[in-house]
Amino acid sequence: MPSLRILADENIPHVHEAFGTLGTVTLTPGRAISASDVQAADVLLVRSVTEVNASLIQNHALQFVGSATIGTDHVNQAALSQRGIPFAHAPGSNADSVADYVLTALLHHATRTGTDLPTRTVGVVGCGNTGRRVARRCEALGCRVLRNDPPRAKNEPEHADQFVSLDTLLQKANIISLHVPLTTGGPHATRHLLDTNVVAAMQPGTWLVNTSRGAVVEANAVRHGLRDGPISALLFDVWPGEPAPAPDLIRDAAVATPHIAGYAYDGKVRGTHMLYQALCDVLDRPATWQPNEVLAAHAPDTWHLAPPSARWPRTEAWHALAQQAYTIADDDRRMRALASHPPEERAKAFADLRRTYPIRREMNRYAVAADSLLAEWHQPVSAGLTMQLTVPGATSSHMRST
Ligand SMILES: NC(=O)c1ccc[n+]([C@@H]2O[C@H](COP(=O)([O-])OP(=O)(O)OC[C@H]3O[C@@H](n4cnc5c(N)ncnc54)[C@H](O)[C@@H]3O)[C@@H](O)[C@H]2O)c1
Ligand SMILES: O=C(O)[C@H](O)[C@H](O)COP(=O)(O)O
Repeated sequence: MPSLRILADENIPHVHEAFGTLGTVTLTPGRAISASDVQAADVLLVRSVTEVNASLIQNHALQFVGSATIGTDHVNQAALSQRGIPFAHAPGSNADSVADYVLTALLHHATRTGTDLPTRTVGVVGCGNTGRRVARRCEALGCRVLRNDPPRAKNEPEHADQFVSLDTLLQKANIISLHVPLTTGGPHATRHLLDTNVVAAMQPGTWLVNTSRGAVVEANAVRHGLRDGPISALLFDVWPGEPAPAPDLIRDAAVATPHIAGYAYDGKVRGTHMLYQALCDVLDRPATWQPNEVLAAHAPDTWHLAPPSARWPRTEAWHALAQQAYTIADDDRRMRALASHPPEERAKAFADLRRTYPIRREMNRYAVAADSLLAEWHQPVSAGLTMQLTVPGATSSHMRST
């Protein structure tokens, strides 16, 4: 079999190790991939910043397109199927990473504002791979959770009573977390789902969390909702106008990060592996590359975190624990610096923050030494933050305090 010419976004981790046995891998910045680059490729591997449309894929040799992402709004799948080009993406790959992010962002903001998180009602809009994890974790921490997902409510009548309408969610929730795909057509289109009317129907003091796509919210609606309306905090990882988000939104957000909610190393590597397996299936070749080695190289399987004092209020204690695994304040600080840049520099700085993102591990990689923990911590820590508890006395010599 002739060697494949594989063109890949330079930000797909371990692409050489995974795909090198299948062909010659060329790396390139995702935003710069052009039709003439694709002309010289048999396989195209992208991330969310490459618009895969009919003009990009004019090349008749193209045998496979893969996106190492959950979202697919950057890919014209109809154009690919018209041309008979197989497409794969990575559903669920970084869903745990996003759920870790949302819980950490909520605990961070709750701690800063002196809010006891379990007193809040969380409305989860979109309950697929990511939203359902966020919902379960918030429930485990003691929050009341309302789920909204009209496509699932319709397609899964046996579960319809688990879901509420968007109107009901808006009437009852005081935290809203968005987990929908960006779609522009059909009965459940999500582009500008949060427009002026929806924002006006929110409860006073609502925290709005967006880790889905920037265009799911209408920028002016949330801007006015924050200044003169019911929104009291924006916790934004994705932004209208990426890669150059508006400086006022960055400054006014309570948590601001550069589209990295899904960037835990485990999730990114899982994305590479899922594309590799999909290409091997298309080529009918055995999949020989396993990510275990690269995952092990970057950290011991489980890190042990010191528990904070059990006398602390619960939200602060959970926050102290969560931020030992993921210090969201560091991402927030780096992102905030972008607000003073002119648009072109801001876009470059945004891309650079993403390209050089430090290694972060999913929370399920961490264990909490239980020696001094109260029993009541067990459920929230293990189910809410997905950290394991270790047996008393068994781990104290491995304790790692960060
Ligand atoms: N910030 C990040 O780093 C990051 C990481 C991963 C995913 N994402 C984004 O999050 C999105 C969701 O991810 P996922 O893994 O949960 O996807 P998913 O496909 O598993 O779930 C999406 C859910 O949204 C529901 N939905 C669709 N339209 C809706 C509507 N109008 N109202 C309510 N629900 C609706 C679907 O029925 C589905 O259950 C992705 O499409 C992607 O754009 C962002
Ligand atoms: O859809 C996804 O999986 C995420 O939004 C993904 O983490 C985006 O990262 P990017 O592809 O832009 O590097």
